Amino acid sequence: MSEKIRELISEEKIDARIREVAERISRDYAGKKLHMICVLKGGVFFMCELSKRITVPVSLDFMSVSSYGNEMNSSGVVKIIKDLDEPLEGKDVLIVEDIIDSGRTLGYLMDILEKRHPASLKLCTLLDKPERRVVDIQTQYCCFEIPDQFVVGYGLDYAQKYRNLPYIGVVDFED
Ligand SMILES: O=P(O)(O)OC[C@H]1O[C@H](OP(=O)(O)OP(=O)(O)O)[C@H](O)[C@@H]1O
Ligand code: HPA
Ligand SMILES: [Mg+2]
Repeated sequence: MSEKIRELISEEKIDARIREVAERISRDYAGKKLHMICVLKGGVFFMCELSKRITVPVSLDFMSVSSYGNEMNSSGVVKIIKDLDEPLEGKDVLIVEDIIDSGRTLGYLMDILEKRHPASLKLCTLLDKPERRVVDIQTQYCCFEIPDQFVVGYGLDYAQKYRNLPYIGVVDFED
């Protein structure tokens, strides 16, 4: 089986929307410092573009978790592959994700991170697929809601491919 990628959200639309969300975040955190946590690997492109457009002082940290492996459905078991370098205590923390699908990854992550006593803990996602939700997740900042389709690009992969596409595309499978 081979696959074709069909554009769903263009690079220009993503760029414009990230600017809007970054402006909102900059207003909401005015007078504060923001500690941004990127959920690797998928969140890395979004983290870079978003953080460049935020105007309050920012620090960055990275955490790597995996639940999908090379599959199209979450295994339900979330594994920490790399933990944060810095403690969260007293910090205003913003988690940056590429997509919320079942919600299992963030459900697990938010539980762990809340126990580290940040001053505040919020979530910013590039994409949200609400139809697929299994675990309830409160999102403060979301760029795009999408239908129940498997997407790639802008950090998102299918079997580790297509992360570097500058747009979001839907995977169509062909024989
Ligand atoms: O809401 P969920 O159903 O849990 O799915 C969302 C998560 O799945 C993907 O990560 P993945 O585990 O594939 O690792 P990756 O970011 O390294 O691709 C994606 O980047 C999210 O982190
Ligand atoms: O639609 C998706 N695409 C890529 N990775 C994902 N992880 C959860 N949902 C997706
Ligand atoms: Mg991920």
